[in-house]
Amino acid sequence: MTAVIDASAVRIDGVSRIFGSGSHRVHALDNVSFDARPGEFVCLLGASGCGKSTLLGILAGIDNPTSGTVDVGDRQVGLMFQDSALLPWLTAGGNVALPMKIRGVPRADRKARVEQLLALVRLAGLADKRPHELSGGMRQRVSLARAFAQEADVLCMDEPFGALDAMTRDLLHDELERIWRETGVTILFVTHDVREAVRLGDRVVLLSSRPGRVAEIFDVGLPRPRRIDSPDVAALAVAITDRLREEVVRHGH
Ligand SMILES: Nc1ncnc2c1ncn2[C@@H]1O[C@H](COP(=O)(O)OP(=O)(O)OP(=O)(O)O)[C@@H](O)[C@H]1O
Repeated sequence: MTAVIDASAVRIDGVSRIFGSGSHRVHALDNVSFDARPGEFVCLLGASGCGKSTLLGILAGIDNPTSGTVDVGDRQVGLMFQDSALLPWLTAGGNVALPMKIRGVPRADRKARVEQLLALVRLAGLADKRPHELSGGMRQRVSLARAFAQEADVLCMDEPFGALDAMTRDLLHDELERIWRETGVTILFVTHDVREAVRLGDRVVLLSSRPGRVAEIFDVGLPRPRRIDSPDVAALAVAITDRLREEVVRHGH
């Protein structure tokens, strides 16, 4: 693996992924290239099936590209999913501690860090609650704390707020933006919600469907903090939606 140059935390270069063969062959990604600077918030936007999850899997090292390269240097890559995926038999604190336990962090250090992380997502004092005792939004906050417990330099988030109501999602956007600024982590955030992408991203990478290709990269350039319902966010979201629609029409799905 070649080292990434300092200007990039993540470099994706000509990545293609083909699943299966013969009549079962699926061309999921085709020659996808873009990069993310250290501390950048990049949103990946595209219609269903454009290969967003495949790309995150490759970035996280769960899957390999058929061709092309992904270079994160010696950076740690963490993952967070749409479903909070908390282990129901563990407390909120136990779930947050899990990535640290796996890394071999001593018990006393884990406990202090869990408290810190739960405070970061505004769940201080709730470490002993079990997932079923928490609301959907609170579970997703625990999941967010667990994602940060991975101490990743690059965090890949796969539609993390997709299943939440608009109000909870709005609050979590604020939380995520605050934590992102405080930690300086590089974020790759998958969504199919155009406004969410514009609300959060420094840049929005628009992917076309089957095979997934980079259709266009938008610099958001709006001052932060942003509101999802602000006229600026709405105007850029309309322009990106028009572009996305062109892609969907062009490819027939
Ligand atoms: N392991 C696999 N074997 C075969 N085909 C796969 C596999 N994983 C993904 N695919 C196919 O690759 C394409 C891209 O899938 P992927 O899940 O990456 O898309 P996505 O953009 O994340 O979709 P969604 O927004 O619906 O979650 C789809 O056609 C999917 O069926």
